[in-house]
Amino acid sequence: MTSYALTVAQISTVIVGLGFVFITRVMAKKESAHPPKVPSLLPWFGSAFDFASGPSKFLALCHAQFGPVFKVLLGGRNMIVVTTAESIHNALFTDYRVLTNRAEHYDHFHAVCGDTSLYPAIFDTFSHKLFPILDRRLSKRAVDGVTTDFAETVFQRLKLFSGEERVSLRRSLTEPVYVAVTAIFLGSKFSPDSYNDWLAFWVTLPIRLVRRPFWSFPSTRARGRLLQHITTCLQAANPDNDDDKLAGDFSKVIRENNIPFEAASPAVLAVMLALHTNLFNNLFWLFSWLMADPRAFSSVRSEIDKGIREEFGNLQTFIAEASPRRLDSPAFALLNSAILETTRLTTLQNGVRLAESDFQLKDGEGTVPVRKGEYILLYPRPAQQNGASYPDGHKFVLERFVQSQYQGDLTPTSGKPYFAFGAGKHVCKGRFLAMFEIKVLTILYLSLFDVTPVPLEPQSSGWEPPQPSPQSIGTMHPTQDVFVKLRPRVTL
Ligand code: HEM
Repeated sequence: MTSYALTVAQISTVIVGLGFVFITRVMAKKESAHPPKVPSLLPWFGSAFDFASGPSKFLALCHAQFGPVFKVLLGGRNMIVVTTAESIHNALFTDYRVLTNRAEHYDHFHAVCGDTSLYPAIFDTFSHKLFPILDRRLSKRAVDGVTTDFAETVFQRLKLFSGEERVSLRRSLTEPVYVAVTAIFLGSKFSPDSYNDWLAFWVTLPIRLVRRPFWSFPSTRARGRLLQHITTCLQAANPDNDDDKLAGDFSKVIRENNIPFEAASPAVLAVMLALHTNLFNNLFWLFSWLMADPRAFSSVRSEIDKGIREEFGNLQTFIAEASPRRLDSPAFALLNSAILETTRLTTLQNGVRLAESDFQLKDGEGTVPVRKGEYILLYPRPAQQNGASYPDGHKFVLERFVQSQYQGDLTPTSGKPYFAFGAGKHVCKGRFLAMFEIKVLTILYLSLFDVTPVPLEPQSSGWEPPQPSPQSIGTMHPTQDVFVKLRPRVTL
């Protein structure tokens, strides 16, 4: 009897035990099934090598295989990749104390200077004291106040390329803008000669960001000279001097917080990355796609010629009076659409957030469980090219963002999946400045020159833009430069 009772007890225990294992397994499976996890054999590294060798290709493959939300291990970080408009929007508007962008800024800082020991103090000063200055000075209302000499400087630099048989498209687009806009940030001591160092440093950025260990020695030396130059500019900047504009404000905050200028300069270089990187890539692709489509090219140029005539009278007045407010006009609606369309297509990934506590991220009817310590990678490319929102979503369609009634340069994107400038608390601080920079450069370039691409090899059919680099991160980088012939249209 006792042995019979024991057997029943033992069997019951085994059944309960098996039931428990079964339930916990099912629950664990349920938990890990959403979001699905990208398998990898390597502990800690996970898929880091695949990601580093081609971030966009890797994410596109995972998206096709695992769907709109998936989890991937990248060098010790558990990343939840979100791709739908709703999940990206909800992540961007989640309380910034729950989802912080601290890790992203850290990555940029690390890409600029490997030594991150001073990072926490610098991060707090930059994000709580310097970014609010950018918010204020570059807001839609105030940005006119920092751009007074911008068009004149761009014009003077562009003139230097006139009549050349074979000009680098990248240099002719970005050098004038680099000089004009960096002067706003670094003030009266800024030297235009720093462009070559900037370029040498900038081309290594994608591999620095994915922490590939070997980058070229010239780029490291260029970075050293840039940091030295930034330090000199900040030390000399005077908030009471009109020419020092933002540099004066920056310098004052850095002094007040007892940060040595040498220690602050890498963080300022990181802000310069935000200032130039996406802008330069967008300028390059805007011109490449316009040159590949002669109809689009001549429509934009006709609008520019007419806009200058009707809004400013002539090019000289445009150069003297162009301001963000005046260029946000229906007279340049097609150019505005071309810029928005370019930013829509060039966006790859735009932002990483770190979860400071467990929470549920809403996505459609369901939610994505996010644990403290996990990261969210925002990958809006699939949503920004989705045919349901954007017919022919992979193509450059010049008129896509022309509205029947013009309501302001960024409004045509509202209500559509469009995150090219981010959103929420960390929305791009330079978005109004960026729109103005691209407009001024394009208006002047197309007013001053007839532009003809010079093919590297004789081609039988029409001209094709280069391929985007597989290493691109953030926005599409080109694999190679393009060369153009610039014939003056007006007497310079
Ligand atoms: C076409 C040009 C540009 C594009 C496409 C672009 C895009 C973006 C995006 C997507 C973000 C948000 C990243 C995130 O959510 O983590 C961002 C942030 C930022 N952008 Fe831009 N940007 C451009 C130009 C500029 C310019 C001209 C400035 C000049 C100051 C600038 C300054 C910043 C800063 C400081 C942030 C960080 C904001 C924060 O963390 O709170 N950007 N940008």
